Amino acid sequence: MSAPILQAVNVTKRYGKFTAVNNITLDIMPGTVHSVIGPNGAGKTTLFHTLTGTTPITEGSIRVEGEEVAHLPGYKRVQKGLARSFQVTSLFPNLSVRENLRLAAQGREPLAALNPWRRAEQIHAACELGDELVARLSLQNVALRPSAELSHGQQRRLEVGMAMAGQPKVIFLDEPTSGMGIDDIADMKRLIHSLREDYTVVLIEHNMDIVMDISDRITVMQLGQILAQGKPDEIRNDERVRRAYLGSMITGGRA
Ligand SMILES: Nc1ncnc2c1ncn2[C@@H]1O[C@H](COP(=O)(O)OP(=O)(O)OP(=O)(O)O)[C@@H](O)[C@H]1O
Repeated sequence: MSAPILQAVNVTKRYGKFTAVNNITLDIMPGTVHSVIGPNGAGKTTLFHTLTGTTPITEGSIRVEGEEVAHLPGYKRVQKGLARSFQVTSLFPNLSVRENLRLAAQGREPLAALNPWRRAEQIHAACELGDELVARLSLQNVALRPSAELSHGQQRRLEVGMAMAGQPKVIFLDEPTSGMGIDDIADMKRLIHSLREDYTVVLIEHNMDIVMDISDRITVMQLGQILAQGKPDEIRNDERVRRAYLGSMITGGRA
């Protein structure tokens, strides 16, 4: 069995006297979609912030491939292979889809960009990767359009592509389908499911159909703690989880 790519060990995050994340221990395995679910205020986003380095932890340890990163700020964790998909606001609205992706791919090696001898080669590689991603995101029809002109669903796929362009090991997605219509949700679901061929995905998602269909493993949080962990079927049939969600949300009428 392979080793975890990302580990949280006894991670606690306090805001003053309030404990938002309470002694969480979690293994994220490579090549999986690992979802974090739980009622509002359970601590999911705070856990994401602590893993990606947006927020320092109060106690505990965070390891990427066994290496301690808890003391590193967010940008240094990006260099270790952790990438967060940012919101629509992080897109360059006047640049085309293709240019957005090429720029994100170039940002992968900022120092190499300063080396005049490497520049042409590097730009060529970034262009190739950008074009590959346009196809993978199913954005060929709008590749030359400014990103501001895309639909909401297309923009959200492009955000995921911007994270992919950095060729990270782990991609964090925080509610990637929020505000989407049914067709866009289906496209995003396919995209996330396909990501695990090349990356590891950590996903916060409120849409239980998506979570149950594409997750390899699910962590359920409640009141800052882990309530249950397991495969989708195990979570769906877990009595504690049913109670936490008042029965209906997890089962989605299927059980
Ligand atoms: N900067 C902060 N200062 C104080 N309390 C905070 C801060 N950030 C989050 N919290 C509190 O921590 C708790 C967990 O919040 P968090 O946003 O992590 O939950 P969540 O599970 O992501 O919820 P949702 O599904 O509604 O987004 C909440 O009670 C929230 O009010």
